[in-house]
Amino acid sequence: MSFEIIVPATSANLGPGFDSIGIAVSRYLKVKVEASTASWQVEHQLGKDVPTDERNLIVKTALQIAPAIQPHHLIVDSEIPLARGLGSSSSAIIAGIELADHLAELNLSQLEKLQLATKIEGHPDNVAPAILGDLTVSTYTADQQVFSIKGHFPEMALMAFVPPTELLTTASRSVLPAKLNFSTAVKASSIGNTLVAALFAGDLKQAGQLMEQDQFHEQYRAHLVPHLAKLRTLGHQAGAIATYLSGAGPTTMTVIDLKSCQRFADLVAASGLSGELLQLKVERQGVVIR
Ligand SMILES: Nc1ncnc2c1ncn2[C@@H]1O[C@H](COP(=O)(O)OP(=O)(O)OP(=O)(O)O)[C@@H](O)[C@H]1O
Ligand SMILES: N[C@@H](CCO)C(=O)O
Repeated sequence: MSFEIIVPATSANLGPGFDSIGIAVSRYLKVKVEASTASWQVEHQLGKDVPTDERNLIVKTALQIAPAIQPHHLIVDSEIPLARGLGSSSSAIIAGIELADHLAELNLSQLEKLQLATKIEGHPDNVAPAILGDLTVSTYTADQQVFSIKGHFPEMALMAFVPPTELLTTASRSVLPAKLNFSTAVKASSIGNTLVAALFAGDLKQAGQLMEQDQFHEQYRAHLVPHLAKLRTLGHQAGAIATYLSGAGPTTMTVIDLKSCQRFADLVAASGLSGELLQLKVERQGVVIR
């Protein structure tokens, strides 16, 4: 009996919410699970570097959780660009967990799925909104407990600027400092804490100002994503509330009123920056099986 798994893309960090805050957005990974086969067959248009057999991240994840499941023919349709900071690998991991859960009839709870996904990914800021939907604020404690709170992100347009070049999460994390001094850590976390409070209070103005005051990662990654500063300036010119580095990049995300999207798009087009501008919105629900 075939079924389909639909997982939203996600945008993580929102500036100072590094490895903690994330939102689900309106692009999707869809996995149609067709007939059982002698060996795993993964049909996709993601390019030659993404495997079509049991090495594919979706299947690898499923077999990690339920090694005895029968191989199937999977038809993957993804509109989430790879290695661009929109949670493509997280979406694949979650699709794998759902595949294992369904085929092995594990009846995993949402928290069990979140624990499994976070353990595989290493941080909850993409997998939590992909599972729960909307805005999530999460932490992954030293004893590998995941805590995640779902909130309502304000009704705004999200303009994702997607450069043509990949930036692997591993490469983007390799330039981050191993430690921060105490006073910097206190300042950086207070900005993140206040951002969360502003988001939950619906105070868009202060939330936007705080999204642009990250002290954990953006400054260290600036040389990898030189377009971030330019897009932030263009966002201000168009009346956006904030522009931040989406996940590990290179995509940037501009939070803006729907009525100002065209103005922003015109400024980006005139800037000569090369990349695709996607107009997205928050996806209020997480992964769906149908
Ligand atoms: N839909 C997918 N199906 C199978 N494998 C995937 C998929 N998306 C990502 N991957 C695997 O994850 C690798 C990229 O992981 P990485 O975290 O660097 O990028 P990403 O997850 O696409 O970007 P980000 O997490 O920053 O949004 C790809 O090279 C591929 O092996
Ligand atoms: N918080 C992670 C997100 C990765 O998608 C990072 O910035 O490296």
